Amino acid sequence: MWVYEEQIDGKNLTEIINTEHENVKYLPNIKLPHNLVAVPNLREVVEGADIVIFNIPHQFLKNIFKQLDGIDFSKARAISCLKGLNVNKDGVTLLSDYIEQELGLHCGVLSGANLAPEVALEKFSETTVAYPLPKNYYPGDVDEDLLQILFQRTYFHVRTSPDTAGVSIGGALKNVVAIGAGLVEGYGWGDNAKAAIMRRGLMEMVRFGITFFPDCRPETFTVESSGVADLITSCASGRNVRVGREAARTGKHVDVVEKELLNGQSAQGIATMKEVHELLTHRGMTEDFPLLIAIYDICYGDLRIDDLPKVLADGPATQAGSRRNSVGEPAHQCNAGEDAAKL
Ligand SMILES: NC(=O)C1=CN([C@@H]2O[C@H](COP(=O)(O)OP(=O)(O)OC[C@H]3O[C@@H](n4cnc5c(N)ncnc54)[C@H](O)[C@@H]3O)[C@@H](O)[C@H]2O)C=CC1
Ligand SMILES: O=C(CO)COP(=O)(O)O
Repeated sequence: MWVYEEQIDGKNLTEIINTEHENVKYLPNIKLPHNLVAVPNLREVVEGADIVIFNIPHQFLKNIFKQLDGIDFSKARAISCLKGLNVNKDGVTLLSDYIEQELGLHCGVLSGANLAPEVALEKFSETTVAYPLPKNYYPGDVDEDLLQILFQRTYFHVRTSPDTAGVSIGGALKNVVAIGAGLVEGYGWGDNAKAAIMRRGLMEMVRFGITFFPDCRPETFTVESSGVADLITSCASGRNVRVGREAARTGKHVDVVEKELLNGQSAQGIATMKEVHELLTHRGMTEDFPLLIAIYDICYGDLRIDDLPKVLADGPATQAGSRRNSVGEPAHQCNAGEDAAKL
């Protein structure tokens, strides 16, 4: 396993992991299996691998691509456990597609209600894997059945889904919604307010999916662990909700709270809210996503938390959204709850 090298009390983190079998910085107090070897050289780990599993905050991906430049990945396959999106002014791509485009490495996704400290302690979790077959599929190649076997444990149950976009967007946007849930909690409102944020957040997650990804299935957000289950667990006790809560409680900026609270870990919702804000602003679609925009405006603009009820009352309240074509014209109305009920 590649580990980004850092010095902890004058020692290399990889050395500590390999001798003490513990990642003392990022997963303290959890004993790691002895056959897990931490290697600081990325190319050494990845070259010749059959399956590459990506698990780093998405802001580091570009630098990873540079380090992997020139490796022939035509026979390798990958799974991305990253929760984020690749957004630029031209649009949005899934991180699994971004990995494939940049490295020529065919990539699926794994995402679910999977708080790392609980998974590490082998407490029961479910997850969702979406793995489209590659164009150059060959008999005996990796497929979703093999991936299910690879990741499945008695305490970690893997469901498969054909909806790579829905699985990916659930994981990315729930981080932003969780910051919103933390903001209202830290402000002193109760579980009713938090549930309202989660409901509106779920609607906007579905709306985002079907707006930007034609194949995205609304039911993925309500049926899969990568959808509503991850939203619930993240809004209960993830890092994003903690950052939002602390920012509202202390009045500190989310960037400051992230540094002070997380000891080098990140709240991915911070990066994602900025990226999504940029995309929606550029596309003139901010009014379609009032909650996602309001969370950004509270963190980076001058919107106040107690403005939220008014902002949300003015926005679209119940419909998950409309499927739009590339010029933003609605093509098909859809309601996440109704679609899920048809299953
Ligand atoms: N921690 C969790 O409970 C879960 C995290 N995820 C997702 O997995 C991805 C990774 O999250 P975490 O492991 O929690 O990371 P994290 O947010 O705890 O960040 C720390 C990780 O970043 C690495 N890192 C630090 N500086 C780096 C650099 N300059 N270049 C490359 N790597 C660097 C560290 O070695 C460490 O592995 C994210 O997309 C996250 O949303 C998904 C499910 C659960
Ligand atoms: O993705 C996660 C749980 O499924 C982790 O959430 P946080 O990044 O908010 O801790």
